[in-house]
Amino acid sequence: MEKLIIRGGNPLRGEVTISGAKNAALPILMATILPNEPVTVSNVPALHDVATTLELLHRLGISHTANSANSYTIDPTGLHDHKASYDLVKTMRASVLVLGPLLAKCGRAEVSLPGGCAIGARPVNLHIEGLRRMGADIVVENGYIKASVEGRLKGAQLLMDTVSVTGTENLMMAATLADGVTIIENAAREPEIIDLANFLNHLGAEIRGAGTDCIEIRGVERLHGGSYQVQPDRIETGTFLVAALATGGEVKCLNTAPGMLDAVIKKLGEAGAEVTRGEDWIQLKSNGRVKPVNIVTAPHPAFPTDMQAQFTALNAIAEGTGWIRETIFENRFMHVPELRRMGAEIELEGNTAICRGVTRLTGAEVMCTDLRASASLVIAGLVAEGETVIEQIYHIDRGYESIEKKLQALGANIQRAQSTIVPEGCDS
Ligand SMILES: CC(=O)N[C@H]1[C@@H](OP(=O)(O)OP(=O)(O)OC[C@H]2O[C@@H](n3ccc(=O)[nH]c3=O)[C@H](O)[C@@H]2O)O[C@H](CO)[C@@H](O)[C@@H]1O
Ligand SMILES: C=C(OP(=O)(O)O)C(=O)O
Repeated sequence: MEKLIIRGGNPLRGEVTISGAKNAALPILMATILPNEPVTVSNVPALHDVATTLELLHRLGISHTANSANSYTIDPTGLHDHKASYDLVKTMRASVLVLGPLLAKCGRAEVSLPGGCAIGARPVNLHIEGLRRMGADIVVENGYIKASVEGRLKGAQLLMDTVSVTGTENLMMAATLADGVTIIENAAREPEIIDLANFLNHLGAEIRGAGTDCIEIRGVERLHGGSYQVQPDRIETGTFLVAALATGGEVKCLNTAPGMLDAVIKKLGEAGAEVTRGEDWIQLKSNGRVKPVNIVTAPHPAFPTDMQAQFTALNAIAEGTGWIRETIFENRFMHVPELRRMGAEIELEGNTAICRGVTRLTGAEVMCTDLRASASLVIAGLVAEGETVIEQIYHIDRGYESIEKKLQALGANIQRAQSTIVPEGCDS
């Protein structure tokens, strides 16, 4: 086990290169089950979740060659198994994304139920319902989703009760090889859906409307190989911008995509930041004390739940009172008690965190509970007086590539060290 040790107080200054997006890379890697030829995927972030995905594919018979730390050639021709077992699925919820591709390609899939996690129950009923409507026979028994279909899945009209990102992705991947046309209504509009659709279309799929709430997929009989570059990580970008503002610094994020961050950039402006942007970069300059912001999380293009914890840390040091309402996950305020240990004044009223900004946070020993909660603790540690020790950082390594190295290059005093604390096994 490892921990991060931060001595706060240094304003972040300089340039940081943004990695490929975790939430785009994972579905794209899962989608390599679908083609009949090898595929090269680049700009893949070096993350724990990526290693888990490659291991999961390997166990199905799908081999990979690393061309570099961020590029893989994946060969699906050896696919011989259809089971994703609990020991891997429990460590990464996105594992459920094997369900649609495996069923479409092999006619069978057996995937462990991911179970609940720190931020909420996170059911997968919409994934199952959609596949059933496409003709799959699905039972849930002994903790596994067991799905099969006679011949090909059938195109269907699918209306999602709730907007679900991985639900939309699973159904879109399954529909790619289905017989006929599938329409997904009330589809998620996140940029990662567009990246997955672009990837599949590059391999010969016929998907239209990704990025809108209605996606049409005309099933094809086979997909071929190709090369594809994963889009930049909008949440990593947003996290560095918040860290720059919180520390009173000036940071330019390179290799990113400003158009995916409109809601976040708007809130950074309200918090007093001066933000400028080009085609593939965003620069943030702080303008004195942070102003409090009010935020409601909601599906894209509204404010992303994956940036909620980072803005909670920002409100903690703002000049005045701000509130944040979390509408996507029922338990995504696990960072609040930890931030309070550092001197933050935050009250929870139902799904709303009301924060009275303080003039200083103080270093403390704190514990990561999930991925973005961890990011908020890093931001708080960068601001706090004295030393902050952040434990259970395997959560942060799921989603941030070389976080301490990138922060060190911006002037932060942050070190990774060995810890004696035993992990509390939960995925996010
Ligand atoms: C790997 C990945 O891309 N993860 C992202 C994805 O997670 P994920 O795809 O798991 O999140 P969803 O969009 O599915 O969840 C949205 C809401 O729908 C509910 N729901 C979802 C599916 C279902 O079958 N039934 C149901 O009720 C969930 O409990 C939640 O309340 O989108 C989330 C919301 O933007 C992000 O926080 C995650 O970072
Ligand atoms: C919640 C997240 O990821 P996951 O869905 O993989 O748990 C996240 O990226 O913030």
